[in-house]
Amino acid sequence: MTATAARAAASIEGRGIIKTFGGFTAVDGLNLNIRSGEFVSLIGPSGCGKSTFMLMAAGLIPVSRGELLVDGKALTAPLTDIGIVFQDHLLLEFRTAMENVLLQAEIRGLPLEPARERALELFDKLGIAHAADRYPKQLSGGMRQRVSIARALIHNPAVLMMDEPFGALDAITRTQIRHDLELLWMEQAKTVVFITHSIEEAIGLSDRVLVMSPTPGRIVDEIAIELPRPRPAHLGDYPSFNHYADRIHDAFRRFGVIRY
Ligand SMILES: Nc1ncnc2c1ncn2[C@@H]1O[C@H](COP(=O)(O)OP(=O)(O)OP(=O)(O)O)[C@@H](O)[C@H]1O
Repeated sequence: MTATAARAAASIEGRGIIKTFGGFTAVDGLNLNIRSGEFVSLIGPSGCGKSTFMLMAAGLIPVSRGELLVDGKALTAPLTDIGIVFQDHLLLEFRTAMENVLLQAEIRGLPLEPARERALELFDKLGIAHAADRYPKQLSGGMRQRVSIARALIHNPAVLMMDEPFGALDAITRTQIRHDLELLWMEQAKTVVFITHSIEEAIGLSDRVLVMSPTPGRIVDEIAIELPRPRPAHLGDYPSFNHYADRIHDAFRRFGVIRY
């Protein structure tokens, strides 16, 4: 695959997905339909199977039962038209920010000059153009995550999966990086699967929030977020923000995840 051959986005459909590890059921009958170009968050208590779902949807681990379809085709191998960002930046300490991003292009056999140009463009949009030649230890946590995002997008993938990407960042950095990611997504229109524990982050970023039950994970509510974009730093400016947040809290109360 080359960067230019990548599609703009892809749909992801899960039908009755069950995942067991030995005798333990981690995910129990997940049905979902993520539209091409949609930004969808999965929110749920720790251990409910969010990361497990993401790994299955990326084709990195098999489903035990059920079916995953990407653009209507059964997923039988790791998805290559994808970028993934984890909570840990996973940058190589001995490569600069630019070299870390270009590694993805090198591994994929993409021409390096266009990749470097695209990396510079992504760095610029992510506010780290000045840091391209710095090593990870010379970057703040937020900057490292911005480099990880650039690395995930350098090959222009159809799907971006993010597993608690901002979980280790402070609240102020999180608010800004959320906005920068939203602008990038609005411009590039990729399908995004975003895993978070943050109700504010889920509502602030998503077209749709899927709320999961405690283990074994199932989807127990699905909330379409109809707020204009780009969304403000202070989401409470919108009365409907509280309505959405209440709905998520209610779901967690029903399952005893929140008890007050
Ligand atoms: N390879 C594995 N072998 C055995 N159990 C596993 C394995 N991977 C995940 N699990 C279990 O499956 C359940 C779901 O894990 P998962 O990491 O998907 O949850 P999560 O919702 O992403 O949690 P968190 O929010 O804490 O990251 C957990 O109980 C976990 O211990």
